[in-house]
Amino acid sequence: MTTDKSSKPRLSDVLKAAKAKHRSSKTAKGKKAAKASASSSSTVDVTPAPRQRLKANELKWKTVNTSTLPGMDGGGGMMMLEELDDVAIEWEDDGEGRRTARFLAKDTKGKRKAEEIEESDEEMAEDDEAAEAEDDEDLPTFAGLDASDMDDEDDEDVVEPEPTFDDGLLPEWTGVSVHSLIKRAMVALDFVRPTEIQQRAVPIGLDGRDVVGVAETGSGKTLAYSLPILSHVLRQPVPRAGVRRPLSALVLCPTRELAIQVNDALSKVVAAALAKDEDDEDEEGDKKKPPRISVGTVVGGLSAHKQKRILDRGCDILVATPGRLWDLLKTDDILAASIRTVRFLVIDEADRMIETGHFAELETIVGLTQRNYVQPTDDDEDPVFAASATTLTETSAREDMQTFVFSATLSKDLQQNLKKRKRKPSKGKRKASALEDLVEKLDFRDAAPEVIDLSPEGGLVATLRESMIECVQADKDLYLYYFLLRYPGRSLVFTGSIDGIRRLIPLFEELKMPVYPLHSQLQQKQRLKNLDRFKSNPNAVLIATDVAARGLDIPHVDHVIHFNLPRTADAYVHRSGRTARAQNPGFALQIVSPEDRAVQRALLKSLDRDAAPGDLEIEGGFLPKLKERIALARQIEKTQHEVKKESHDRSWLEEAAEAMDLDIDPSMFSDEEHDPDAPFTRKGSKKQTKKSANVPKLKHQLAQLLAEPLLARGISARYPTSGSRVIVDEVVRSAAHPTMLGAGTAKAFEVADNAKPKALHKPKSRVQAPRETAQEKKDRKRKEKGKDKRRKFAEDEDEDDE
Ligand SMILES: Nc1ncnc2c1ncn2[C@@H]1O[C@H](COP(=O)(O)OP(=O)(O)OP(=O)(O)O)[C@@H](O)[C@H]1O
Repeated sequence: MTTDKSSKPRLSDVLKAAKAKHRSSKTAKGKKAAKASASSSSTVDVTPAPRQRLKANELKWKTVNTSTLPGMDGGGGMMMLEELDDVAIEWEDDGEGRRTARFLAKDTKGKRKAEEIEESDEEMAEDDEAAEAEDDEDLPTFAGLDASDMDDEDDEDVVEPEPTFDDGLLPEWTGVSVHSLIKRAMVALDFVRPTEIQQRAVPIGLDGRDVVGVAETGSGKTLAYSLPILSHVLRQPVPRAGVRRPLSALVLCPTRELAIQVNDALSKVVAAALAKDEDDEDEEGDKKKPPRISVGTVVGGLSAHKQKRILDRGCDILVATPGRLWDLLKTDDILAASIRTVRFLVIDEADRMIETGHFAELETIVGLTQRNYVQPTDDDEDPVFAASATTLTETSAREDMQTFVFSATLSKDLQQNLKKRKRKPSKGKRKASALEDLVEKLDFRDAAPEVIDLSPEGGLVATLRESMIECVQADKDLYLYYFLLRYPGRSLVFTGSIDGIRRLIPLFEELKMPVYPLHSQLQQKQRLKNLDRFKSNPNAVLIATDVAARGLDIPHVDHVIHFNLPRTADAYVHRSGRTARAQNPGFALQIVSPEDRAVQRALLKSLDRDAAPGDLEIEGGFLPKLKERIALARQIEKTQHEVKKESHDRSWLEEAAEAMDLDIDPSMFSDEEHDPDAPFTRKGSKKQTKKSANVPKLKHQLAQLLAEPLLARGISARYPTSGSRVIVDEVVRSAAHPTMLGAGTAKAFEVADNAKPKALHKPKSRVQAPRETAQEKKDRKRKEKGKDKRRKFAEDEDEDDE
């Protein structure tokens, strides 16, 4: 389909000029541009002469990318959209209100200025994305890519020779044909020994095979799939400057945090691989070259505009969450085509991806990589879709595409099916799970993808220790507080709901604990900030939903606490896997109330275990004081909440009344003169003031309680050298517990070693009624006969009455 170019409005230039005007009030750059645009009152041109007139149909119109994928209305209903560069516009007034546009050639100076404006327009567009509340600094890095890197246009495609590498530096990687620059990075990052999954999966990946890798949490799966990809990219010709790179790999992750983490892990290896030695020559010359490898990330919650720009420049490896990638695909056929021709497709934490509610997006994205791209039949007859279909069907998916699926938990059934390439359950068998559905949609090029299953017994890592605290539901806060004080360290607390987090955070803040929330309803910027705070404080406590359960690689998480048990064994494995990573010791605690027992039993059963973790020893002497603190903190929280809620409700009522021009009935407010049970408290009324005034008093009391030392039984704070336990030596040696005097300083995982696993509580079997004797049976029958007769008689009487 063609467009009539002579009648085309010069949209981009008009917009540029209009935006420049708007911007003039905002930015310094804008002032310059506005000056240019204000130089003639009858023109919106951004540059002055030369003014050589041009014919519209001789101009270099450029097609604007909009998606033509079925079901995506990326062009907003337009069939085609084109734009112009390097052309100015002049409007000629005919004096009767009609205006004619003229195209004028620009000089290079004008081009430079226009580019300046374009750049500034982009900045403005980013400002406009304030809804996403993101700063550029918060964006994931685009490994080494700089605008100046893209300026040279005269380089040729060349395959750089692989530098030699002394295998003696990395004996355990000998024989693995990863690129020598990657080996260099492994030395620099101190990854001198491959983990088991890396040992098994990397050579197969380098061999061009498909891999399904299942290995325990924290076992280095990210590098297991990344090293073959990075080696492949490094062995490709160095991309020419100014040319959009073909996308080599697409890595799909279930959560934003995980995608950013994978991006960081890859960027770290790339940076170490390409770091210049001191004796490397031509540093100046190298600076101007495009980056050797570029990694891009697209995730929800961060500036879509900037992410789009990264994609427009092109990158080698794209790490994405399905939701945001889908959004970008809607407006970009080139991106869709590059995904179609991708060399590597990675599904990280495959099973979780199914649960995140992005299954449809994931399915469509995965569908693009299939050899036979299938157009939905409904759209076949639509001329627009018929035309658009060519974009994708003309691009062939690669026959040598490799698919990597990695997770710490992948059902044995599914693995078996993959091995046999029998991915559909045969007829009459149970319904396929969503994951099986997805795997079926993965168009493995390999006749038999290599399934590497290194998952440990019971799904849990060997260096993990577990314990349990059994208590009533109402005491869970108390025991959590006890544990966090008793075992200082970086602790990750999992709750079952966002509401649970919203309740716990203010409570523990009152108790002056360094707690941070993490859940899906927080802004992405806040999520990343809280993660950073958690990473940087060795005693921080992150209270999270399962959004933090998968893949997050936070160094040195000492404890994972299941404040609420998860519903599935996989979730338990992934949550617990945030500690005890990379062979480090770790500890997981279950806080179990009687209401949780059934869930615990089911969980342990799915994990193939017949015993629950042993009880964590509790030093009861500390509990009364902690209980007092918790009670006071709750009271403060409750009062503050009430005051806040009342003032919120009152302002809502007042605003609504004002909007409707109504007077509020005084009986709606409770104070001394009116109904004390009225729904609202009058602002400034004694009742309200009393409530608010109470808060500082309660806070003062709590501060005093928090300042009091916590003493184990038998310890005297006043006379540390006497009492039934003497702790003065510990204090002098600085070996005493930091907050609980008299408590030991052993770590939780050391203490857990001594606890004996507990046999599972069996549900109480129903008391069986003793079997009736023959005589009893006879008597029962006789009684029932008599009852029947009496009922019959009564019914007959009722009928007569009617
Ligand atoms: N060969 C290695 N030697 C030492 N450390 C390594 C090696 N490979 C990876 N690591 C480190 O191990 C940690 C865990 O790696 P990674 O996050 O890839 O684990 P994972 O198996 O993907 O875990 P999960 O299943 O929880 O996502 C990372 O900090 C990583 O830097």
